[in-house]
Amino acid sequence: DSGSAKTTPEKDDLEYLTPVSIGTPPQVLNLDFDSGSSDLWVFSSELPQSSVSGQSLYDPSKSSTAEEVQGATWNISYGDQSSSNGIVYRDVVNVGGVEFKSQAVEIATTVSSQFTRDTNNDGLLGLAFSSINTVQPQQEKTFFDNILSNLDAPVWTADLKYHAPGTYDFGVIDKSKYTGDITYTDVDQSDGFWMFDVAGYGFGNSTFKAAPFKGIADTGTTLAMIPAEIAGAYYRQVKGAKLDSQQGAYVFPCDSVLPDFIFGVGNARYTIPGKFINYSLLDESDPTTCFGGLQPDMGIGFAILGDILLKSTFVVFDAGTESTPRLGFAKK
Ligand SMILES: CC[C@H](C)[C@H](NC(=O)[C@H](C)NC(=O)[C@@H](CCSC)NC[C@@H](N)Cc1ccccc1)C(=O)O
Repeated sequence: DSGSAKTTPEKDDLEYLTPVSIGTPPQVLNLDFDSGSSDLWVFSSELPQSSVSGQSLYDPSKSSTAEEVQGATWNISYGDQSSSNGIVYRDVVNVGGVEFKSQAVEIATTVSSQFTRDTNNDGLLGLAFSSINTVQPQQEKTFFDNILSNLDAPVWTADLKYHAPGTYDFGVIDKSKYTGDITYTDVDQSDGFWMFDVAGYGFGNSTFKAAPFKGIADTGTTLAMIPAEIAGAYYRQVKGAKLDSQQGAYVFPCDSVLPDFIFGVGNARYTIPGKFINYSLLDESDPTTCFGGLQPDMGIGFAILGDILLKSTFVVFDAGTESTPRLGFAKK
């Protein structure tokens, strides 16, 4: 079994949304595939109308294959202080042609305001490790874990693009989507994330520094949150850049030329083009001040390598067979 689903960026590549069919007859919702969490949850008919602003809703009562998981609940919080919770159904879920007949579909009865405001995002499809799924009393598996034994290869891949649609593939590594070799690196799944060692970094006219740091590959995070001293050194190369204390983030004049950022995986080196790092306006009302795609991590002990970094490469999330899970990176 293998499949491919097109994923489309919201404005400024804030998130990438992918159509997912749930139930019988299929109800199609656009979900944020998130390798930084492990719950598949959706906006639902059980939400108060005040929490919904244009999102598509999954209604289990309209699906002949939906079955409630009696007594099961879920409750998740995210790094940006957003959250959601609710109850659990099992139903048929189809992503890009790959189907699992009894996937736990966590329906929201409460969502925080960030999700209500995110009008095109109908929910999340978690692709981190099932060990951090929040369903109680009986933890549920991610879609990837459920389909793994049926896949031609134990992998899913992310080909995210700058201001353009890309694809998430399951069970296949599509050679047409990358160039050169894939460099693999071991994953430490003990926190439930796709955590790996970044071998080092470089930018502008400074040479590559082999100063390794840990990070998680997080398709559900927009920016790349890197160690504060590295972010500081990078923005010192940008005339007029400053740390906006209110935002806790680096901003700079929109006409700044931003250096490319090089990161290492093993012996390989990958480039995030400076134009990706000139992320967006800080505020629609001020066309002169822009917001950086590289920002300091919140000192949680590891970097969060989100879409700004991931979209510059082709990424293989490999569950491994007998070996440990690993991440593969390739140029494209
Ligand atoms: C505050 C909560 C902390 C961060 C922690 N939660 C997590 O780590 C959760 C699973 N993952 C996340 O909060 C982050 C990774 C943070 S590293 C600790 N990834 C998922 C996030 N991008 C999903 C998202 C997508 C769109 C809008 C908002 C949020 C916990 O439950 O303890």
